[in-house]
This record gives sequence, structure tokens and C-alpha cells, in this order.
Amino acid sequence: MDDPDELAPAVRSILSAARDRADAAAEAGEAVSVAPRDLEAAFERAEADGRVPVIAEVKPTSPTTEGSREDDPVALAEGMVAGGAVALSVLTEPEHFGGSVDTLGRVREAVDVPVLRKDFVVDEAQLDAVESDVVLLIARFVGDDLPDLLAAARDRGFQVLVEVHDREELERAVDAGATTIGVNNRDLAELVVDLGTFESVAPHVPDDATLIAESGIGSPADVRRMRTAGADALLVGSAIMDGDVEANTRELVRAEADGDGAAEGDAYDAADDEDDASGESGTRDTTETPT
Ligand SMILES: O=P(O)(O)OC[C@@H](O)[C@@H](O)c1c[nH]c2ccccc12
Repeated sequence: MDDPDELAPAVRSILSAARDRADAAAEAGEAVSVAPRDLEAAFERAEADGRVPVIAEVKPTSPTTEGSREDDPVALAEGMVAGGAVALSVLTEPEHFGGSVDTLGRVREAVDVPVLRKDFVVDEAQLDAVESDVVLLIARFVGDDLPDLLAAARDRGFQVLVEVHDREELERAVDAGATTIGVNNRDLAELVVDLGTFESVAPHVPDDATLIAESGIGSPADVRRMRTAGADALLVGSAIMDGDVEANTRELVRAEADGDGAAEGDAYDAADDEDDASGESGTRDTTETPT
């Protein structure tokens, strides 16, 4: 891992808490075995019916958020799905993000879209804390353990999202065999957001990888900007958690719909797209350039 002194103090504290939880988890034992809901297929279904693939994040609070949202996370999750979210991300980090593995379990039971576990996994034992469809591994924090953790996660059945925020981390992720790659626009050293991060890293991501733009996406214009830069999907937390989660999700999901604004009456109806999973794997298409 990089020199920890370069990280924001909040991030250092998050990592040390994660290591303590890893020690506790190691004592608990038992590897999980998951039958995951297919993330790729979910993206394809969204594309097929004209939705931007938005992964909406249940994030009660964070080191960069003021206050915290106390509503029932399951109700929030259901609102996100009703708004057209292709998948959900649920924070399970308890001390800095207000998350819990129990919340993730309840959310995953309540919805039928893929659910990403958002945490700071630095040790294999942490993978067994709860079942999810996708787990996050942050290249910067796992360092040389990335290939082993990726294999350990896949052995348990998880799909894996590997998060990077520069080219060096991207190279490590690709070398380790990552096929779903997230570029985080938030710099973990300073916690500032710059959508230019995604734009500078995306061109170097292999075409056959699935590419997700993470953090700092706040408007339909931001969505279009990230899609133009090559994002197959977007991960959005704060902008959705702030206010009416269903309406916020719908606005971003419809960012590429004709005429954008989207009339009230023809709002996206989540009940319409239960079927038609196509088996093909998606490729990044940077040729579509919505304005
Ligand atoms: O709230 P935002 O800016 O939309 O960001 C969501 C998500 O990308 C962010 O929460 C995140 C990205 N990588 C992480 C790693 C751990 C915890 C949180 C994150």
C-alpha cells in the first residue's frame, strides 16, 4: 500500500478500523458462497430500455457529508430501484459511513437488482461478513494483495469491482485480472472530487473491461460527461441520497432520454423490465456522444 501518511486523516482512521474488523472476522470463520445476480446483464437490460445504468448508493453519511440520513435504508433502496437504478451499492462500513452488514442483508432481500458491498476490504476474512452480488476492492488500499483478494472473492462467487484512481493503479488492476473497473473521481488523499480523473484514466482501460465512473456525479450533465468519456455505468451516492431518492435516481437514469427533461407522465416504470436478459458481454462505446 502507498504511504499511509499521504491519505486524509479520515481515510487513515477508516483503514485502521477496517483492520480491526478483519481481525474479528478472522475469528468468526466460515467462508460464504454466493450465487450472484449478474451485474453485466443488468447493465445490458438498462441499456436495452434506454436507461443509463446507474448504481445508486445507500450511504447514510460519510466523512465528506454533513449530518446523516436516518430513514429506513430498505425504503431508500426500494425508492432507488423504483427510480430505475440498475443496481445498488450499500455501505457496510459502520464507523464513518453509518453502514452495516445487516442493512446490506435486508436490502438484498428486499430488491432483486445486484447489490454491491461497499467497504474497505483489506483482508480475506472480511469477505465472509455478508453475502452480496459484488464486492469492492480498492487498489490503493490492498496493494500487492490485490491478486490474492480478487481470487479469494471470486472463489466465494462474488463479482468484483476493482477501484482505481490513477494509471498506476489501473495497471495493477488489469495485471491482477480485474474485469470490472471503477475509476473514483474522489481523491483519497484529500477527499476532493474532480470528474477529470475519470476522463484522464478511462482512455487507458482495456476495451473488454466494464468501466464504472464513481463519485462526484451530481446532475444529468455530469452523467452525460462521464458517458461521453466511456463510462458503461455510474456509481452515485450523495446526489441521490440528498432529498427524494426515487426522483433523484430517475433524473440521472433518464439523462440520455430524448429531450432530457422527461415529462412527469412518462416517468420510468421499473415494473416494465423484468425479463429479457441478453447473454452478450458489453463493451464500452465511446462513440455515442450525447450533447
Ligand atoms: O457520494 P458520491 O460522490 O456520489 O460517491 C459515491 C461513491 O463513489 C463513493 O461513496 C465511494 C467511492 N469509492 C468508495 C470507497 C469507499 C467508500 C465510499 C466510496
